[in-house]
Amino acid sequence: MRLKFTKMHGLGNDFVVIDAISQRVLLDEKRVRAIADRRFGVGCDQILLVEIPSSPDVDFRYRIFNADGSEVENCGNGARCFAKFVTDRKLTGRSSIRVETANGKMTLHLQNNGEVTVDMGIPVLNPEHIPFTAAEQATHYPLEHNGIQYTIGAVSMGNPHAVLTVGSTETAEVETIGAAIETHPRFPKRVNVGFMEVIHRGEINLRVFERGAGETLACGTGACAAVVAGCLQNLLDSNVKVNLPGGSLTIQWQGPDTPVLMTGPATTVYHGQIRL
Ligand SMILES: N[C@H](CCC[C@H](N)C(=O)O)C(=O)O
Repeated sequence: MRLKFTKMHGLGNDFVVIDAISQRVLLDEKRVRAIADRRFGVGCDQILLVEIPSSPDVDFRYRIFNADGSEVENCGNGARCFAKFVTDRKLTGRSSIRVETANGKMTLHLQNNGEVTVDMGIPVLNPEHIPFTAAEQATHYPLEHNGIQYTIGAVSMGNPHAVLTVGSTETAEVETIGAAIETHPRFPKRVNVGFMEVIHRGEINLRVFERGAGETLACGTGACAAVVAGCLQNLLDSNVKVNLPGGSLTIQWQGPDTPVLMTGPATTVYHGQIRL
Protein backbone atom coordinates (compact mmCIF):
# COMPACT_ATOMS: atom_id res chain seq x y z
CA MET A 1 0.00 0.00 0.00
CA ARG A 2 1.40 3.42 -1.02
CA LEU A 3 0.43 6.20 1.41
CA LYS A 4 0.72 9.96 0.92
CA PHE A 5 1.26 11.80 4.22
CA THR A 6 2.16 15.19 5.69
CA LYS A 7 4.70 15.48 8.48
CA MET A 8 3.64 18.12 11.04
CA HIS A 9 4.30 19.15 14.62
CA GLY A 10 2.79 21.15 17.44
CA LEU A 11 5.74 22.55 19.44
CA GLY A 12 7.84 19.52 18.52
CA ASN A 13 5.14 16.92 19.30
CA ASP A 14 5.28 15.40 15.86
CA PHE A 15 2.68 13.74 13.69
CA VAL A 16 2.23 11.86 10.45
CA VAL A 17 -1.08 13.17 9.11
CA ILE A 18 -2.86 10.97 6.57
CA ASP A 19 -5.81 12.00 4.40
CA ALA A 20 -8.07 8.94 4.42
CA ILE A 21 -10.72 10.82 2.42
CA SER A 22 -8.88 11.02 -0.90
CA GLN A 23 -6.92 7.78 -0.49
CA ARG A 24 -7.84 4.29 0.72
CA VAL A 25 -6.03 3.62 4.01
CA LEU A 26 -5.87 0.34 5.91
CA LEU A 27 -4.03 0.88 9.21
CA ASP A 28 -3.47 -1.75 11.85
CA GLU A 29 -1.24 -1.70 14.93
CA LYS A 30 1.70 -3.17 13.01
CA ARG A 31 1.50 -0.55 10.24
CA VAL A 32 1.12 2.30 12.78
CA ARG A 33 4.26 1.16 14.57
CA ALA A 34 6.10 0.81 11.25
CA ILE A 35 5.23 4.38 10.19
CA ALA A 36 6.04 5.83 13.63
CA ASP A 37 9.41 4.04 13.87
CA ARG A 38 12.15 6.72 13.90
CA ARG A 39 14.75 4.40 12.34
CA PHE A 40 12.85 2.20 9.89
CA GLY A 41 9.83 4.41 9.18
CA VAL A 42 8.89 8.09 8.97
CA GLY A 43 9.05 8.63 12.74
CA CYS A 44 6.43 10.43 14.87
CA ASP A 45 4.79 10.54 18.29
CA GLN A 46 1.31 10.02 16.86
CA ILE A 47 -0.46 9.34 13.56
CA LEU A 48 -3.58 11.37 12.69
CA LEU A 49 -6.04 9.80 10.25
CA VAL A 50 -8.44 12.29 8.63
CA GLU A 51 -11.78 10.70 7.71
CA ILE A 52 -15.24 11.59 6.47
CA PRO A 53 -17.44 12.39 9.50
CA SER A 54 -19.98 9.90 10.79
CA SER A 55 -22.49 12.62 11.76
CA PRO A 56 -23.85 15.57 9.74
CA ASP A 57 -23.10 18.23 12.38
CA VAL A 58 -19.32 17.94 12.09
CA ASP A 59 -16.98 18.71 9.20
CA PHE A 60 -14.47 15.92 9.75
CA ARG A 61 -13.58 12.97 11.91
CA TYR A 62 -9.99 12.18 12.81
CA ARG A 63 -8.49 9.23 14.60
CA ILE A 64 -5.35 9.31 16.73
CA PHE A 65 -2.79 6.52 17.10
CA ASN A 66 0.20 6.58 19.46
CA ALA A 67 3.59 5.42 18.23
CA ASP A 68 3.06 2.10 20.06
CA GLY A 69 0.01 1.44 17.88
CA SER A 70 -2.66 2.19 20.51
CA GLU A 71 -5.66 4.23 19.35
CA VAL A 72 -6.55 7.05 21.74
CA GLU A 73 -9.33 9.49 22.45
CA ASN A 74 -7.81 12.96 22.13
CA CYS A 75 -4.70 14.89 21.12
CA GLY A 76 -4.39 18.62 21.72
CA ASN A 77 -1.36 19.38 19.55
CA GLY A 78 -2.81 17.05 16.94
CA ALA A 79 -6.06 19.02 16.85
CA ARG A 80 -4.20 22.21 15.92
CA CYS A 81 -2.17 20.41 13.23
CA PHE A 82 -5.36 18.80 11.93
CA ALA A 83 -6.99 22.25 11.55
CA LYS A 84 -3.98 23.53 9.58
CA PHE A 85 -3.89 20.35 7.48
CA VAL A 86 -7.51 20.49 6.29
CA THR A 87 -7.29 24.25 5.70
CA ASP A 88 -4.04 24.14 3.71
CA ARG A 89 -5.38 21.26 1.60
CA LYS A 90 -8.56 23.28 1.01
CA LEU A 91 -10.69 20.50 2.42
CA THR A 92 -12.59 23.31 4.16
CA GLY A 93 -12.84 27.09 3.86
CA ARG A 94 -14.12 27.58 7.40
CA SER A 95 -12.22 29.38 10.15
CA SER A 96 -14.16 27.43 12.76
CA ILE A 97 -14.02 23.68 12.15
CA ARG A 98 -16.20 21.12 13.89
CA VAL A 99 -14.47 17.77 14.29
CA GLU A 100 -15.15 14.52 16.04
CA THR A 101 -12.65 12.18 17.63
CA ALA A 102 -13.13 9.04 19.68
CA ASN A 103 -13.68 11.40 22.63
CA GLY A 104 -16.53 13.33 21.02
CA LYS A 105 -16.93 16.63 19.17
CA MET A 106 -14.81 19.77 19.43
CA THR A 107 -14.47 23.11 17.67
CA LEU A 108 -11.18 24.42 16.30
CA HIS A 109 -10.75 28.16 15.62
CA LEU A 110 -8.09 29.36 13.17
CA GLN A 111 -6.60 32.68 14.35
CA ASN A 112 -5.35 35.39 11.93
CA ASN A 113 -1.81 34.93 13.26
CA GLY A 114 -1.76 31.27 12.19
CA GLU A 115 -2.31 29.92 15.68
CA VAL A 116 -5.25 27.68 16.49
CA THR A 117 -7.57 27.85 19.50
CA VAL A 118 -9.18 24.55 20.43
CA ASP A 119 -12.18 24.14 22.69
CA MET A 120 -10.91 20.99 24.40
CA GLY A 121 -14.19 20.32 26.15
CA ILE A 122 -15.02 20.00 29.85
CA PRO A 123 -12.39 18.12 31.87
CA VAL A 124 -13.57 14.91 33.53
CA LEU A 125 -12.75 14.74 37.25
CA ASN A 126 -14.79 11.73 38.40
CA PRO A 127 -12.15 9.02 38.96
CA GLU A 128 -14.44 6.34 37.56
CA HIS A 129 -14.55 8.10 34.19
CA ILE A 130 -10.85 9.02 33.97
CA PRO A 131 -10.46 6.00 34.63
CA PHE A 132 -8.53 5.94 37.92
CA THR A 133 -9.13 3.78 40.98
CA ALA A 134 -9.95 6.03 43.95
CA ALA A 135 -12.50 5.95 46.79
CA GLU A 136 -13.83 9.41 45.90
CA GLN A 137 -13.10 12.46 43.74
CA ALA A 138 -10.41 14.79 45.15
CA THR A 139 -8.14 17.64 44.10
CA HIS A 140 -5.14 15.34 44.65
CA TYR A 141 -4.55 11.67 45.43
CA PRO A 142 -1.80 9.62 47.14
CA LEU A 143 -0.20 7.08 44.79
CA GLU A 144 2.34 4.51 45.90
CA HIS A 145 4.87 2.80 43.63
CA ASN A 146 7.81 0.64 44.77
CA GLY A 147 7.48 1.94 48.34
CA ILE A 148 7.58 5.59 47.22
CA GLN A 149 4.57 7.85 47.91
CA TYR A 150 3.58 10.33 45.20
CA THR A 151 0.81 12.94 45.23
CA ILE A 152 -1.00 13.40 41.91
CA GLY A 153 -3.84 15.26 40.33
CA ALA A 154 -5.99 13.03 38.08
CA VAL A 155 -7.90 14.51 35.12
CA SER A 156 -9.29 13.28 31.82
CA MET A 157 -9.31 15.50 28.71
CA GLY A 158 -10.89 12.56 26.94
CA ASN A 159 -7.59 10.83 27.62
CA PRO A 160 -6.27 10.13 31.12
CA HIS A 161 -3.66 12.32 32.83
CA ALA A 162 -1.81 12.15 36.13
CA VAL A 163 -0.19 15.45 37.17
CA LEU A 164 2.68 15.68 39.67
CA THR A 165 3.87 19.03 41.06
CA VAL A 166 7.68 19.21 41.15
CA GLY A 167 10.21 21.80 42.34
CA SER A 168 11.98 21.77 38.96
CA THR A 169 11.06 20.18 35.65
CA GLU A 170 14.77 20.18 34.78
CA THR A 171 15.66 17.76 37.58
CA ALA A 172 12.38 15.78 37.59
CA GLU A 173 12.92 12.04 37.00
CA VAL A 174 10.50 12.04 34.06
CA GLU A 175 11.75 8.85 32.41
CA THR A 176 11.67 6.60 35.49
CA ILE A 177 8.67 8.01 37.36
CA GLY A 178 6.75 8.60 34.11
CA ALA A 179 7.20 5.02 32.98
CA ALA A 180 6.23 3.69 36.41
CA ILE A 181 3.03 5.72 36.71
CA GLU A 182 2.07 5.24 33.01
CA THR A 183 1.41 1.57 33.73
CA HIS A 184 0.29 1.89 37.36
CA PRO A 185 -2.53 -0.62 38.07
CA ARG A 186 -4.80 2.15 39.40
CA PHE A 187 -4.94 3.48 35.81
CA PRO A 188 -6.61 0.57 33.98
CA LYS A 189 -6.20 2.27 30.56
CA ARG A 190 -2.66 3.46 31.40
CA VAL A 191 -2.08 7.21 31.75
CA ASN A 192 -0.14 10.26 30.50
CA VAL A 193 2.10 11.64 33.27
CA GLY A 194 2.72 15.39 33.63
CA PHE A 195 5.47 17.01 35.75
CA MET A 196 4.41 20.56 36.61
CA GLU A 197 6.62 23.30 38.08
CA VAL A 198 4.58 26.33 39.18
CA ILE A 199 6.46 29.56 38.38
CA HIS A 200 3.57 31.78 39.46
CA ARG A 201 -0.26 31.64 39.28
CA GLY A 202 -0.17 32.51 35.59
CA GLU A 203 2.78 30.40 34.36
CA ILE A 204 4.09 26.85 34.69
CA ASN A 205 6.85 24.71 33.25
CA LEU A 206 5.68 21.25 32.20
CA ARG A 207 7.15 18.01 30.91
CA VAL A 208 4.93 15.08 29.91
CA PHE A 209 5.70 11.38 29.69
CA GLU A 210 2.98 10.38 27.24
CA ARG A 211 1.05 7.11 27.31
CA GLY A 212 2.16 5.06 24.32
CA ALA A 213 4.90 7.45 23.21
CA GLY A 214 7.21 8.32 26.12
CA GLU A 215 8.35 11.87 26.86
CA THR A 216 7.38 14.27 24.06
CA LEU A 217 8.48 17.86 23.46
CA ALA A 218 4.92 19.00 24.08
CA CYS A 219 1.52 17.58 25.03
CA GLY A 220 -1.62 19.65 24.47
CA THR A 221 -4.02 17.57 26.54
CA GLY A 222 -1.26 17.33 29.16
CA ALA A 223 -1.03 21.13 29.31
CA CYS A 224 -4.81 21.32 29.77
CA ALA A 225 -4.79 18.63 32.47
CA ALA A 226 -1.94 20.33 34.35
CA VAL A 227 -3.77 23.68 34.43
CA VAL A 228 -6.98 21.99 35.59
CA ALA A 229 -5.14 20.13 38.36
CA GLY A 230 -3.26 23.29 39.33
CA CYS A 231 -6.46 25.37 39.47
CA LEU A 232 -8.24 22.73 41.56
CA GLN A 233 -5.31 22.77 43.99
CA ASN A 234 -5.53 26.61 44.10
CA LEU A 235 -2.02 26.97 42.63
CA LEU A 236 -3.08 28.66 39.37
CA ASP A 237 -5.43 31.32 38.00
CA SER A 238 -7.70 30.91 34.96
CA ASN A 239 -5.25 32.01 32.23
CA VAL A 240 -1.93 30.16 32.24
CA LYS A 241 1.16 30.18 30.04
CA VAL A 242 2.42 26.60 29.86
CA ASN A 243 6.13 26.30 28.97
CA LEU A 244 6.94 22.89 27.47
CA PRO A 245 10.35 21.80 26.16
CA GLY A 246 9.13 22.49 22.59
CA GLY A 247 7.52 25.87 23.29
CA SER A 248 4.57 27.52 25.05
CA LEU A 249 0.80 27.13 24.97
CA THR A 250 -1.91 29.36 26.41
CA ILE A 251 -4.48 27.48 28.46
CA GLN A 252 -7.66 29.04 29.82
CA TRP A 253 -10.09 27.42 32.24
CA GLN A 254 -12.88 29.12 34.22
CA GLY A 255 -13.45 26.21 36.58
CA PRO A 256 -15.45 22.98 36.93
CA ASP A 257 -18.12 22.24 34.31
CA THR A 258 -16.56 24.73 31.87
CA PRO A 259 -14.44 23.90 28.81
CA VAL A 260 -10.67 24.25 28.62
CA LEU A 261 -9.37 26.46 25.78
CA MET A 262 -5.92 25.79 24.33
CA THR A 263 -4.15 28.15 21.92
CA GLY A 264 -0.89 27.47 20.11
CA PRO A 265 0.91 26.95 16.78
CA ALA A 266 0.84 24.19 14.17
CA THR A 267 3.64 23.57 11.68
CA THR A 268 3.91 21.66 8.41
CA VAL A 269 7.38 20.16 7.84
CA TYR A 270 7.10 18.26 4.54
CA HIS A 271 4.88 16.10 2.34
CA GLY A 272 5.90 12.55 1.54
CA GLN A 273 4.77 9.08 0.68
CA ILE A 274 5.60 5.69 2.08
CA ARG A 275 5.05 2.17 0.76
CA LEU A 276 3.91 -0.35 3.42
N1 LIG B 1 -0.34 10.03 24.28
C1 LIG B 1 -1.72 10.51 24.40
C2 LIG B 1 -2.29 10.91 23.02
C3 LIG B 1 -1.56 12.12 22.43
C4 LIG B 1 -1.72 13.35 23.29
C5 LIG B 1 -0.74 14.48 23.03
N2 LIG B 1 0.18 14.32 21.96
C6 LIG B 1 -1.45 15.84 22.97
O1 LIG B 1 -0.96 16.76 22.30
O2 LIG B 1 -2.50 15.96 23.65
C7 LIG B 1 -2.59 9.41 25.02
O3 LIG B 1 -2.23 8.24 24.92
O4 LIG B 1 -3.64 9.75 25.58
